[in-house]
Amino acid sequence: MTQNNPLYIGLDLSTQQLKAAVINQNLQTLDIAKVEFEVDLPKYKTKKGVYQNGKEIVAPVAMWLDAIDLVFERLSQNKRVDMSHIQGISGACQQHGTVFWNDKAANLLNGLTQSNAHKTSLAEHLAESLAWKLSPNWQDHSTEEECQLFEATVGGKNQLAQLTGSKAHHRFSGPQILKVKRRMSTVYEATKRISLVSSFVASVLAGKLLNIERSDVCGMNLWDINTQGWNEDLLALLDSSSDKSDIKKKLGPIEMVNRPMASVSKYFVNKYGLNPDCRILPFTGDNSGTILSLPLEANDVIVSLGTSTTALVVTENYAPSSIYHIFNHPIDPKSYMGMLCYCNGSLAREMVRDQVNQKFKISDKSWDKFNEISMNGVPLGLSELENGAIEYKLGFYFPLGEIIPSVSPVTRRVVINNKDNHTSAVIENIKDGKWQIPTDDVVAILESQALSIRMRLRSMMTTTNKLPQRVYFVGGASNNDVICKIMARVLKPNEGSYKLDMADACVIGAASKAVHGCEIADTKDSSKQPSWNEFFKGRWNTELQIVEPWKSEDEQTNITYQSINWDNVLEQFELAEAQLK
Ligand SMILES: Nc1ncnc2c1ncn2[C@@H]1O[C@H](COP(=O)(O)OP(=O)(O)O)[C@@H](O)[C@H]1O
Ligand SMILES: O=C(CO)[C@@H](O)[C@H](O)COP(=O)(O)O
Repeated sequence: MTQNNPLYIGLDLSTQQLKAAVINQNLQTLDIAKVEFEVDLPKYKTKKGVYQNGKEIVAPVAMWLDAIDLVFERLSQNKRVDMSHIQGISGACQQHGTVFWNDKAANLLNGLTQSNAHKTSLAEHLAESLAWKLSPNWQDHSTEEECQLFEATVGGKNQLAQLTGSKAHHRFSGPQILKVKRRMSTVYEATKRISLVSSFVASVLAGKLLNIERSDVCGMNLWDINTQGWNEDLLALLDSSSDKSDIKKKLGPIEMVNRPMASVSKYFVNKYGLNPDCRILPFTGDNSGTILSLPLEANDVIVSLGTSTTALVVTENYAPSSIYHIFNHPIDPKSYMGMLCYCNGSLAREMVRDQVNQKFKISDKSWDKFNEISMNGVPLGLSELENGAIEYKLGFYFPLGEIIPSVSPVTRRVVINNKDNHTSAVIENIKDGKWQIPTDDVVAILESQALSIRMRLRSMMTTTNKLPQRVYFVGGASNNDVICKIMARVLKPNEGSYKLDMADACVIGAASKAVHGCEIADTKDSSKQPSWNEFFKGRWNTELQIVEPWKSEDEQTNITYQSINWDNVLEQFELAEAQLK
């Protein structure tokens, strides 16, 4: 397809919302539309996009279908772009979640390619296509038994990490699928095909079942990254037959190249004015999409402050460990994505914000008071006692069970009393008086989230001081300069922390993936096809596209931060964290 003004869509279906961005070939954003599940689709009665029942956390699949309709309706009603110029669509979706299709799914999806399909909604049309109306969410913690089976099968967590890039995690698709097989056998028996959230959205757009993609498959604990194939021993947990044909059919083949997989279905052509030649490219995970939003160098770190907090690096070195994740890079076959993922990110910060607002009788959800307290707060709540000892505060705020460290819901406040900065500190649980709740929690939550990242990033950095070269903040909470600033002071105390001058990195990464995939397909001479790094040349201007708004630091705070013995603080942080259950 040739177009004078080719445009591309990126979609980001994350925990709390679906976003769509339209960009041009130069990666300039022309329009963004959003659907917030709790607000825009109240009939599903989700809280922050999910249903929670103890350790089980799920989302309704029909809500996502309604969100897809609504986001396209909003884009087409905005009239900021000509929808018929859209040449390619890719996406990046919350990771690990699975959609269980039944034997009617292929036909019902195919029905979307009929010219009259648009007369109904996606949710109505596909209502009978699901073996289970819910999808496990990445915040779920209910698969402890299944995780143990996964690790035992290959000889332990380190072995599983060596093979699949991660130790067993509650949220990973393999343990979640095994849970469905063991505890919901009727659903499993009715399941013909299993999509990840990413391949589910791609399939709906194409009107046919599309494959899981090379990076998102690494969030399943089933894919052997060394051989780039399914691990037969792990598949055997799901299918005891000698050829594992049932589970292999359910999972389908894996899409290893970023190239068009199908054309958009007639449903979107007739209803929203898309061009029938518009191509659907492989959809990836939201973190994998985020690393596609800018050119990254070794030791650059993206800190994504979405519902989850993640720290992301790109490396050519496959050095798996049970303390972090390694995924295939979504485009570059020579690279990998390293990741830390925290469950208690934005929602834990919102909890502290709400407690602060309640104390100060502020009825709305404003961040103003939280920000004011952060700005006036003393780093680490440091104070010098009369006997020369130094006291400082560390807090752990996990209203949901945490991934790193793997603990049940807990809030813990500790004061470190550190004579002469010596490591033999006394760690006390907080008693009344030393800790002002909730005001002292404000700096403590931001610093402790950043300390945990700094501590764990060390094993992924190759710089001599084990600090990142640059830190880029992205995701919802990166709109808040104060949050970025406090976290930046811990992660990169001198300089070199930035935020992207773009609304939503993940959705832009997804849209950029669409541009790249279409260009590769349209460049017949393979020697002229741009590698992922070459792709950014001429389309990315660091001076313009990243900003460092927190540079003008108050001098006194700066001095305090730089004089902190961080190794000592990290040591105490690690000790305090190890005491969490
Ligand atoms: N100005 C702000 N200050 C602090 N947090 C914010 C601000 N704006 C958005 N957020 C946080 O961003 C989160 C949503 O992040 P986002 O990346 O959009 O979500 P998702 O993970 O669903 O993609 C919200 O839960 C909210 O707490
Ligand atoms: O579980 C992970 C990554 O392993 C999460 O990062 C999810 O992918 C959800 O992301 P957001 O909704 O926070 O973007």
